[in-house]
Amino acid sequence: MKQAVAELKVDFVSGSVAHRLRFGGGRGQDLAKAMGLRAGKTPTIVDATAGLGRDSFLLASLGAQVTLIERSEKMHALLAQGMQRAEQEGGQFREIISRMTLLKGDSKDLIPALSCDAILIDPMHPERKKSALVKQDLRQVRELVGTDDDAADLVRIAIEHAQKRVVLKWPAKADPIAGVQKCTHQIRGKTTRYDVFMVG
Ligand SMILES: C[S@@+](CC[C@H](N)C(=O)[O-])C[C@H]1O[C@@H](n2cnc3c(N)ncnc32)[C@H](O)[C@@H]1O
Repeated sequence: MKQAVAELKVDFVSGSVAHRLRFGGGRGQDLAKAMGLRAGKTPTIVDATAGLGRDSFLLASLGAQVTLIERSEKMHALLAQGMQRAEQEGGQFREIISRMTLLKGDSKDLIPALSCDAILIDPMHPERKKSALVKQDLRQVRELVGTDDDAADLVRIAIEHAQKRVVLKWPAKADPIAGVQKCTHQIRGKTTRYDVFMVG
C-alpha cells in the first residue's frame, strides 16, 4: 500500500526544527562551525539556497542575521507562510524570525548587490541509489525544484562576493560538484560534509 504523503510545509515551531532548537548542540554543531560562528563571533550570513529554511533558522537561532534567497515561487511562498506562523507564535520564535530576511530571486543575480561575511550554499543534489536516505520532505522539494545544476556557477559568484567565507553543504559520500574549485578545509559529518572556502 502506498504511504500517504503529508503536504509539504515549512514548520519552525514543531517537529524536527523545534526539536533541534531545544536539544541541538548550539555553536558546536557542524553547520555553525563551518559558517564561522564562535564565542564572540557572529557573522552576517546569506543563505543562497533557502529551501525549507531549516539551516537559516538554526543559524538565526544562534544569533546570526540571515538573508534567505529562494528562486522557486512555490518554495518562497511556503517559506513566507512558515516565517509568518513562527512570528505569530511569539516569544523566542518571533525573536529568531526578526533576524531572518527573505528575498525572492536567483542568488546568482542577487548576491553581487548584497554584503555579508559568509554565504551558505546547499544545492539540491541528484537522486542517489539509496534514496531512502533522503528525507521525505527533501524529496518533495526536489519534485518541485528539480536538481540545481548551476551550483558550480553559484559557488564561483559567492566566492567573488563573500567577505570572509563560502560554505558548500553536500552529501558526505557524493561525488564532488564538477567545476568547483578546491576548498580550504572540510567539516565532515556522518551524512553531510561542509566544504569551506576562505576568502578575503
Ligand atoms: C536542498 S534545498 C535547501 C535546503 C535548505 N538548506 C534547508 O535547510 O531547508 C535547495 C533550495 O535552494 C534553491 N536554490 C537553488 N539554487 C538557487 C539559486 N541560484 N538561487 C535561489 N535559490 C536557489 C532551490 O530552489 C531549493 O529550494
